[in-house]
Amino acid sequence: MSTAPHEDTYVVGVDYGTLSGRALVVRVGDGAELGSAVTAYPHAVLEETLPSGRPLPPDWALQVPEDYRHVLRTAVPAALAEAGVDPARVVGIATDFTACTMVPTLADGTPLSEVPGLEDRPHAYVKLWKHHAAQPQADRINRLAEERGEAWLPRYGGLISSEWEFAKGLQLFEEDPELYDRTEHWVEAADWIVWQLCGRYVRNACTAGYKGIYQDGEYPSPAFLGALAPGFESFVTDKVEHPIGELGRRAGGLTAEAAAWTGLPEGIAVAVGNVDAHVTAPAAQATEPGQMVAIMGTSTCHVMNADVLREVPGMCGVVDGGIVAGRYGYEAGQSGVGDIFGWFVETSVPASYAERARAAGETLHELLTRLAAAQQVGEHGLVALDWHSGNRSVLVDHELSGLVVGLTLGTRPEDVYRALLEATAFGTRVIVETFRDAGVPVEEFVVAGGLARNHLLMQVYADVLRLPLSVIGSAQGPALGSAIHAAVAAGAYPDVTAAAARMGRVHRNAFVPDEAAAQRYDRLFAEYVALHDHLGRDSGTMRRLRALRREARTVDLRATDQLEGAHA
Ligand SMILES: Nc1ncnc2c1ncn2[C@@H]1O[C@H](COP(=O)(O)OP(=O)(O)O)[C@@H](O)[C@H]1O
Ligand SMILES: O=C(CO)[C@@H](O)[C@@H](O)COP(=O)(O)O
Repeated sequence: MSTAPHEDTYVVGVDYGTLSGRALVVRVGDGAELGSAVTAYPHAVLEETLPSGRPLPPDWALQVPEDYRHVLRTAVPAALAEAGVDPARVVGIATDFTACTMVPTLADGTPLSEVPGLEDRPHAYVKLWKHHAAQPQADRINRLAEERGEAWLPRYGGLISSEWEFAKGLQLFEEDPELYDRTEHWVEAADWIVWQLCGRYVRNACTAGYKGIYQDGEYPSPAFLGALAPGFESFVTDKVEHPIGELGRRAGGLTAEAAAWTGLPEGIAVAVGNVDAHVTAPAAQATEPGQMVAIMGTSTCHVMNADVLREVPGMCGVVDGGIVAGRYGYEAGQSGVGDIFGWFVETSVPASYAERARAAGETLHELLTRLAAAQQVGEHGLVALDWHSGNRSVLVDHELSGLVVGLTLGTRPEDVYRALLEATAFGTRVIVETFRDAGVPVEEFVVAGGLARNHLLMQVYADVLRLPLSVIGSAQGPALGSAIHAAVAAGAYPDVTAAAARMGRVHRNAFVPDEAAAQRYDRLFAEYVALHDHLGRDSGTMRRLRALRREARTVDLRATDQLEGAHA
């Protein structure tokens, strides 16, 4: 008897998140998830010090590239073992990564932090997406681009983020010129890991477009870069420019070394790199215009396809083929979402709550959510701003910070927790309305990511947005999205959309808006918008506070021996 196509062939998707990497073994024929494993990065995120103990300035967030290889050596074999499939039946592997996460490398891909003698140099390390110390550079890029009327600026909603490739690159150039000179490639981690797997450096179309200011086949000109900083004019030609690979294409074959790390067969397809957010849209079968996918975890990314090219103020970007080939892919985002809830739980909840949660067998998030869910809309008397990690869309300003208004001596932790959940929904509504007003309407809101498990949060979003909420049918959306790309790269499907139709899944209309709650939220949202515009656009208070903090915590970034020399 003949078997259905791909019944006994498999692919591996690996999702590189902020704190861990997750490998998933998936059946090519129907997307069944057969085994998975997660490896936490041993160094997590370096925010206070380097591994040597050397202190870092405020707003830095670095990573250690060896942690990414460690995921290949541990999570992939563990996922294969759990799946119980014969590794010889695996035909491809694909990865997705946080972005914009940047690795400075030598010509052969060796990260500078692995070059002997550079271990103690902060700028030698990977700059994680949430490294927010390049805001002064981003401000200058934005001012100059506007003055010169650079054609690419509207494709980024009028503002380039401090998180993206050029702001981070300029920071490296200005703060550690010696390391800038030694950097031969300024590589997205999404592409670096593919380079580790197949031995070839291919720059993926997604990060090049959204994070690398690559539009219509061109980067910002040498004249622009030179006007930004003398000496920076050759940044693109020297360090950034590289052949681009379309999403879902094969970047190369798995090397013998990577085959030994992972336990997978040498030579299988390795897909072009991709971003954790964008790769998730096909996994949720949401690649049609009007379907906005929100990948809600530590942060939220919003991605949506459209057939029209529009300028959406404050979006992260619009890229032709940025999500799937043949459509304009739009991206917006909120830099802090689950991170804000996590911060609150870790820093602002009394021990008595931790005891209650323990007694009830709940996490603190679950306890606070249960208590908050018992309230009427508006009962806590609070409204908050969700900018604890800055504002990515639509203000594009990482000097902004969080705020809770309405606190009294009667305010309880569950009240503030609920206000923070709501604030992130209001932040999303600002994004959705900005898209609508720019001629790119959102008709369905599709949630993927870890926060979908919080049903109060999901209902708040449905009510605040007045939109039906669909939820991806996989707990590992990005890894499934990568598996879909692996299947396409291996030739099992003609394109990503065809693979998604067989391998993706979604629960449509899992949460629907409640009109009475929506009306109450309209009133709270009006207060949110008033604060948003005053503190985000008009008042300089938050920026001045940030400047004071920087002044008080200045750290010298030069090499320790130079510092010692200077102090001697
Ligand atoms: N029940 C919950 N409700 C709301 N937030 C939660 C809950 N449990 C964990 N979190 C937050 O969710 C975030 C983790 O989301 P997740 O999607 O698992 O991670 P990542 O974004 O790294 O992939 C953390 O920031 C954590 O504070
Ligand atoms: O910015 C992007 C994608 O463009 C994300 O990689 C970044 O926000 C990190 O996402 P996570 O919160 O780790 O899922």
